[in-house]
Amino acid sequence: MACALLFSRLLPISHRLTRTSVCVFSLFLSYVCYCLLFPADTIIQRSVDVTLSCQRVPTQGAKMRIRKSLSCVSPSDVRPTTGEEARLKGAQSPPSGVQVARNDTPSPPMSNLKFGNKKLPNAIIVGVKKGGTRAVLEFIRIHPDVRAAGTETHFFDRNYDRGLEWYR
Ligand SMILES: Nc1ncnc2c1ncn2[C@@H]1O[C@H](COP(=O)(O)OS(=O)(=O)O)[C@@H](OP(=O)(O)O)[C@H]1O
Repeated sequence: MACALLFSRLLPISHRLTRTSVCVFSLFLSYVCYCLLFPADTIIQRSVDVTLSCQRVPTQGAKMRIRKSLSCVSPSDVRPTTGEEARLKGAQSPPSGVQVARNDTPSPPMSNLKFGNKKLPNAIIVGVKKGGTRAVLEFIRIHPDVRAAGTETHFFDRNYDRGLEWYR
């Protein structure tokens, strides 16, 4: 900084002017390059696409809020009717910990699976109260291959005595 000040004092005014004009000119050149590389059409087109795919997500509550904030990653992600149906069925079953059921092994496409098959989960979300576990669950269940319990199952802390038959 001190060097820059000293340097600018030593330079005559004409040189300072030249330096300023070089700066302004390089800024202008950067702007022109930017305009050439990213024409306004493409930017507008991309934002319109995102908006359209977002509007096709008729989900409810937190899921809808999360989908909006994720800018609706892909249309294949949108499988509202069957997924919501399963979730509503799960909500009627006894409450329990947050669980995420996932098919890792070779499996048929999720669209061919029947809902209501009682299986133990492949993954469990463990967390303290107010630790954001609900948010984690909502983000993970956006994935089309994930089936999650409708409510927190609380198997290990409240319903362990009921056994695996209840848990399934
Ligand atoms: N990413 C992120 N950043 C900051 N805060 C967050 C985040 N995700 C969830 N939350 C807040 O966590 C609270 C809910 O946590 P849980 O889902 O674990 O609650 S619960 O115990 O299962 O009911 C809840 O706080 P309160 O609104 O004070 O209840 C959420 O707002």
